[in-house]
Amino acid sequence: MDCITLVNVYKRFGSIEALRDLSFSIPCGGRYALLGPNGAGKSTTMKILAGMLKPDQGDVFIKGLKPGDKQVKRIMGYLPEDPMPYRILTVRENLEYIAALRGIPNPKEKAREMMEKLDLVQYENIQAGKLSRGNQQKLAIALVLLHNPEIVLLDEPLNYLDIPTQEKVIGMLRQMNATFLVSTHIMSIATRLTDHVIVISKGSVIWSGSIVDLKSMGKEEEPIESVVARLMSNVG
Ligand SMILES: Nc1ncnc2c1ncn2[C@@H]1O[C@H](COP(=O)(O)OP(=O)(O)OP(=O)(O)O)[C@@H](O)[C@H]1O
Repeated sequence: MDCITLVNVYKRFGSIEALRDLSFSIPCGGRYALLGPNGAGKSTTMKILAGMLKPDQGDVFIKGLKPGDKQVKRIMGYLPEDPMPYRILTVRENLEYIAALRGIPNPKEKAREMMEKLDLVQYENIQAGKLSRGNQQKLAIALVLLHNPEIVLLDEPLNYLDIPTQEKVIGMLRQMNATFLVSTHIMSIATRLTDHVIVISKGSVIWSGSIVDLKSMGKEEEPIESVVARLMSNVG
C-alpha cells in the first residue's frame, strides 16, 4: 500500500510554476529523500503533503485520505524548513502543550523524555524565541516526533545542528518505524536516512530510484554528489 501519493500536481505562485505535473508515490514504510536544485519545488511539495498549501490541480493522498484530514494530522509529523515553536512559551511548555494537543496520556512525562533525548533539559525554562537557532531546531524536531508519527515529512531536518546533535537525530530517525520523506541538499543525509530518492527539477520528477541504483550510475569512484549534479544539470 502507498502512504504518500501525488498525481499530476500543479502549483503556481503568480507567474512562477512551482510544481508542474508532479507525480510520485511512496509505499508505507518507505524511506525516501526528495532532492533537487534550489527552487525545484521541494518545500512546496512538502507543504502540500502537510496540508499547508492546496495544489491548483492534481490529486494528493496520504494513506488514501486528503492531506489536512483529521486522521492524517494525527499520524503525521511535519518539520518545515524554518520551523518556529511558540516563541513565548518555554521549551517545556511547548512540549507539554503539543503533547496535550496530541492527546498523549502523560504530557509532562513525554516532554521530559523528549528534552532528555535531545539534550534540551538545561533549556527547559527558556522561552523558545530566546533559544539559539540550533536549539530551536532541536525543539522543533522534538515537537514533530513526540507522538511517534507514522508518516514523517522533514524539510532540511539537520539545518543549524552541530555535528553531535546531527548524529543523535540521525540515530533517532533511523530507529523509527515510519514512512519518511526527507528533503535535503546534503547527499550524506539522504544516504544515511533513506534508501530511495526522488529527484525533482522545475517542479517535475526527473529521476527516481534506489540509492543503490543511483550509485551504480556513477563512474568508478565517482561520488554520489557528482551523479546527482549530473542528473540535475541534464535537465534544460
Ligand atoms: N509563497 C510563495 N510565493 C511566491 N513564490 C513562491 C512561494 N513559495 C515558493 N515559491 C516559488 O516556487 C518555486 C519553488 O520553491 P520551493 O521553496 O518549493 O523550492 P525548493 O526546492 O524547496 O528550493 P530550496 O532548495 O531553494 O529551498 C521557487 O521559484 C519559489 O521562489
